[in-house]
Amino acid sequence: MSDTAMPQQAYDLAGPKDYFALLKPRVMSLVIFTAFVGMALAPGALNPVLAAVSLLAIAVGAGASGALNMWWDADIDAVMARTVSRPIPSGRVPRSEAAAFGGFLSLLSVFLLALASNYLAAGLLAFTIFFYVVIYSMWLKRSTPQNIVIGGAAGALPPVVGWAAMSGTAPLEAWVLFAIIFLWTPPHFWALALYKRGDYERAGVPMMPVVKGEASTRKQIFAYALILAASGVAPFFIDMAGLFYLSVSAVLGACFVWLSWKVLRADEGEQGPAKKLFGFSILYLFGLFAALLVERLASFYV
Ligand code: HEM
Ligand SMILES: CC(C)=CCC/C(C)=C/CC/C(C)=C/COP(=O)(O)OP(=O)(O)O
Repeated sequence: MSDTAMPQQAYDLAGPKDYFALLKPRVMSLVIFTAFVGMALAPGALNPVLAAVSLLAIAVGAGASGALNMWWDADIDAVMARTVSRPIPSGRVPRSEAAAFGGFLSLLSVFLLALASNYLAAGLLAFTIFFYVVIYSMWLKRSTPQNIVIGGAAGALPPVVGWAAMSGTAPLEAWVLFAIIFLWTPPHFWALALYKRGDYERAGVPMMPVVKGEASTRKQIFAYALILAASGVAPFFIDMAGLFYLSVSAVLGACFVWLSWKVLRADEGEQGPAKKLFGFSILYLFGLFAALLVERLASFYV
């Protein structure tokens, strides 16, 4: 998208809060938490200061990718009610500055991670940023209703990055965490897309409910919920987690399937069940990763 496509603005009101908003702090806080859990579960002992710097680098990289996404998607954000007051469409930050800010922080985060941990982690971080910005934002988002299924790989990689930062490896266990987030992303996002469908229609973004309709989206949400609930308990069966995790993940998985069932059974246009599922999806992912973390911390004391 070119700068000329955006309305001319008087860019004199930008403050630190606007640059912070470019980092998508609310979404990225959970992303950073999953990376932290990946670090906590990995074997190996990285110096605590280097571990803290590594987590900071991942956080900066995640935020930077959000800024680059907002730079590229400024035209879409300007027509969606949910995003119209973001720093670029509201005219507080020029697009070129958001690009420079996101680009600079991306490079900084990858170099910082290479210095603090290892090249595998830095390479994975660079790939994650590339995947979200180039593969998802610049390509898939505007071209296919499978955009967030494939693009979801970017959001699923942070625990693998964290694991690699701590241990220099990316074994099966790290990829199980990846798989859980990967399978979680479609029901997480499509629940929201069901009640924000008008936004995406106006913006011409081919999200699933826009292209295939509500009924098909609801069925797909339910199918993903079943596979997600099954994969959510997988860490127990590969000896990565214990009975506490098994209980938490089984309960959370059952709730996820129940709420997705309500979405499936909802009437055309009924938004309540989808709103509940979207809210719960965040609690689900947080709860699952928190349970893994609690078990890991408890293992130091028991
Ligand atoms: C391609 C993948 C994803 C897509 C398309 C997506 C999409 C969205 C959208 C559109 C929102 C609403 C944001 C807003 O209100 O402005 C949202 C909220 C949220 N997402 Fe995702 N998401 C994805 C992956 C993730 C991942 C991987 C995580 C964390 C691990 C995550 C965590 C959250 C959280 C915590 C919120 C709530 C933010 C708030 O309360 O403002 N999302 N997501
Ligand atoms: C370490 C690292 C680089 C992490 C990145 C993780 C990542 C890719 C998270 C994606 C989450 C997200 C904000 C998706 C929004 O999709 P959207 O851009 O279509 O949503 P929008 O309409 O709110 O902009």
